[in-house]
Amino acid sequence: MDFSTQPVLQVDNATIFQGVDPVLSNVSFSVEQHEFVFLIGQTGSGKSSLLKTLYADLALKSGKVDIAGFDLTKIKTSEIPFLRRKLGIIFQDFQLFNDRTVAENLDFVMKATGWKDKVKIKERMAEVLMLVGLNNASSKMPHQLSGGEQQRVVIARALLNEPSILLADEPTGNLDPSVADGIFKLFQEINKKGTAILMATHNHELLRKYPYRVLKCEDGKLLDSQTHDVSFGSSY
Ligand SMILES: Nc1ncnc2c1ncn2[C@@H]1O[C@H](COP(=O)(O)OP(=O)(O)OP(=O)(O)O)[C@@H](O)[C@H]1O
Repeated sequence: MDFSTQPVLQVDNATIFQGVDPVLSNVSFSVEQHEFVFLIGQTGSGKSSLLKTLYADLALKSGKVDIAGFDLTKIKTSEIPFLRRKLGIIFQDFQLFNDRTVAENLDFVMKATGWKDKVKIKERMAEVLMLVGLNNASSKMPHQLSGGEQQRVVIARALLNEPSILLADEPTGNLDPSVADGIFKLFQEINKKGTAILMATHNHELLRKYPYRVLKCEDGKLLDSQTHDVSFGSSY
């Protein structure tokens, strides 16, 4: 079997819950390895809840999800760290340790995810910082970096373990438009190198400018621009 043709994410008839309340029902879609997909919808429509279910922060109680080779209906709590190693997870808030340098922030994640060889750690760190355009930032503290640079460090951190898919929840939400544009372009470069991207956004400008596939949370359902006429001209 050729695994490269398998979707990196396959959701079949899932219900997304917050506690006992269903937020989205009958959710079915898949994402291929090469795809860039926007996730949109009005505030409170379920974007974050869907992403949280995909990285097993919210339990999958109904339906089926296969992501990065993990079946979320069967995943054990002890396996969740291994799942997250195969996902890059990026939020609006940068969530760096502010009392540690960039290198120490990356080193923390690498040690926590099983990296031991000091030379390899150093090499991979340099690689991901180069990828995000921050070659000289390793000894800096987060507060010595701009918001856009901090988000680049977060992206570098998410790339450390070569994830098959990046899940990004409003990654440009806290940034000036021009800085946000640079971050978005970085996501595009990462995607072109073969990492799938599912990005929740409220940014109308991005949707107008880049005609990627759109998934839209609306009235408790998930609409897919591949199969539905998804409007994003008005409020979402
Ligand atoms: N921790 C929580 N506990 C209970 N209900 C929650 C929790 N977080 C979100 N909800 C509810 O789940 C629903 C979906 O919220 P969610 O955060 O997924 O929406 P969203 O589309 O990501 O919104 P936004 O664009 O504002 O980030 C909302 O009704 C919200 O009130």
